[in-house]
Amino acid sequence: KEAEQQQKLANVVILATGGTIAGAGASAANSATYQAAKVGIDKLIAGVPELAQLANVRGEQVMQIASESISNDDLLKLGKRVAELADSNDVDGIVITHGTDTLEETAYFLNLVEKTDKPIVVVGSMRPGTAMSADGMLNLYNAVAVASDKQSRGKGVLVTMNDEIQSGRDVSKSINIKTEAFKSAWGPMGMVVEGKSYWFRLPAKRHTSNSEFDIKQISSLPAVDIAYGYGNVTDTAYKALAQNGAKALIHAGTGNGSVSSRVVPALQELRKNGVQIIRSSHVNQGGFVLRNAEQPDDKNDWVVAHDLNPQKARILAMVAMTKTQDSKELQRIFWEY
Ligand SMILES: NC(=O)C[C@H](N)C(=O)O
Repeated sequence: KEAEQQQKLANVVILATGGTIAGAGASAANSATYQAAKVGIDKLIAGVPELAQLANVRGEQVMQIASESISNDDLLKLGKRVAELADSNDVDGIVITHGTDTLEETAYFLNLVEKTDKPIVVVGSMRPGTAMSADGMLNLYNAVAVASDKQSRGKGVLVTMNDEIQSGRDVSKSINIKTEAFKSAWGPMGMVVEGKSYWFRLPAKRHTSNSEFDIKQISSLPAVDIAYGYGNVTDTAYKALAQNGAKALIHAGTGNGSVSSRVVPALQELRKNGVQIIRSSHVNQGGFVLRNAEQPDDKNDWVVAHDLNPQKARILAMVAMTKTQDSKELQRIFWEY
């Protein structure tokens, strides 16, 4: 009977990378003061025995770090392992436990480069497991529920936090002190309640199986850096980043990706020297940069990131530049993904 039950359940692999969901604090009152990336995946799984009712779950520790320290090499390593698992016949879904600080970047990266329809769900927590009202257990339970659900197939990389199912492309950490931390300007795709998913919308942008990018063909990512726009800004950071080897600069601009008159000449010069200039907006949860508004992008040969925030624009620029150095192609990619 037990074997029959196991056969019916989906096979879900949990890839653990660290973060607060694997964190531990000194006391139950420590919801914000703790060390991330302390608890191993086997212990995390053992802490939620209810997972066994949702799926045949096994875990793998891919790395054990706080997500603010994730490097491009880590992204590639994780992406390649996800692809191997997605290719194997005995895996139906993949969950990635991750720190929340760069969770949105990893989720978007995987959304661009994994050629599969199998559910890939990235999940974290805002409080360590040792804290009162820790959110990791339920977030993980929800992630496994969504990863084992056939309805989740073909919807791109998903994020389950605070009972919501979010698109890995759109979602962003919007507050760092509440469990209701992950928001998308365009709303969640669904809800997960008591292990069951309820869907409301689909992503309109290209992703996973329908993407032109494939992790198996990517062995390194080009240097792309971000510089911030603010009152009284100078061009120092932009020039320094380019001098240090950046192939593209993401301008984390004010408003509609606007650029200070003190910075414009440096960016025009850098573009002439081959550096791609990508205008994004640091407006929280609603940056929306339009081409040739605020700046003459056609004349400057710059690219706009549209609704992608600076950190997501960096991910897309890196992935796109593994294939093209042409600014028009880059702009096409920024509209499509
Ligand atoms: N809530 C978290 O996971 C934050 C932590 N600094 C991390 O990203 O690893």
